[in-house]
Amino acid sequence: MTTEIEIVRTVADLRARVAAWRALDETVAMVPTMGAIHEGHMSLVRKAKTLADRVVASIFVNPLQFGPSEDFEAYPRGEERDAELLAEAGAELLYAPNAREMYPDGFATTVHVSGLTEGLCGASRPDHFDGVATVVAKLLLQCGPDIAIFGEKDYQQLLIIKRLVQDLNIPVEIVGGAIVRESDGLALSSRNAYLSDAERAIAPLLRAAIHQAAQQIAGGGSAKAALESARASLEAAGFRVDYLEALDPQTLAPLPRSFSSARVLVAAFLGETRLIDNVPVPPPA
Ligand SMILES: Nc1ncnc2c1ncn2[C@@H]1O[C@H](COP(=O)(O)OP(=O)(O)OP(=O)(O)O)[C@@H](O)[C@H]1O
Ligand SMILES: CC(C)(CO)[C@@H](O)C(=O)[O-]
Ligand code: BAL
Repeated sequence: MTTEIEIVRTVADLRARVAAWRALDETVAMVPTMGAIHEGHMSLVRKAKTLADRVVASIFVNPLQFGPSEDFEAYPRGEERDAELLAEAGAELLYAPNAREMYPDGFATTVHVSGLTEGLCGASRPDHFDGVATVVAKLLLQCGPDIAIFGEKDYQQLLIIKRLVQDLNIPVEIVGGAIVRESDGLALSSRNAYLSDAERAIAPLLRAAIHQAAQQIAGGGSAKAALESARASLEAAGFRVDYLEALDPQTLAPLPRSFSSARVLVAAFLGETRLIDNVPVPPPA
């Protein structure tokens, strides 16, 4: 049985639907995505449904956040199936604007969050987070939700968006959603579809390596040694490591000599496919 979801494509229609809910005193949560919906996105919608009366999901493959040699054209698209999965998870409305609706002729504004955007994915994907911050600011202002949910899989993105709404006084609560993984530990990602069978067999090592590093750091081992060993095992398996770091989980600053919490974050290529993942360093037992 297919569940119904309404699709709107313009800011005016989106605002009209949200205003109708508001008139009934209903709360609204938003789950922005780029489509190719999987269980990770669906978990965010399910979480949104526990936090608000109505859930708006959006699908927009945002050209501004892709570099010139990245996979904007190849990025998987399939709205009909996506809409069914979002409805199944509990979303009532799908906002799927086209690029002209989002960026009409003459569009000239860029939102730049400094600091948090500089390292990790920001260092290897120049302009990526300007594209993310610009589109997320627009999506939140277009929809006006009470809550918006983003996955911890894109951990740096989540922190940047929290900073963005605080700095711009956008009246929305940003909530993180836990990473959903395959049974072998690989974080679900639309880009997993690019992996060959041989690469897919190696891919779970990404999470295994950072999990082991996090355990070693939690056990009092040196972060430097733990990361070196994780990097060596990833490279031996055929990954090309982009970054592999243990950082402060709020500021993404380097860890001081003594710290109470940390996050291990990694990006690595398998062939042409760039995978990211992260895990918390568990508190000492
Ligand atoms: N495995 C996952 N668990 C939880 N949230 C996820 C997961 N994968 C993606 N998300 C979240 O879903 C939202 C939309 O992400 P996006 O559409 O880019 O999906 P994706 O699968 O991460 O794709 P990509 O391959 O581009 O990273 C983001 O907030 C992202 O953090
Ligand atoms: C937040 C987002 C939908 C903005 O395009 C995208 O970066 C994503 O899917 O994580
Ligand atoms: N999930 C983040 C979107 C991107 O990689 O462009």
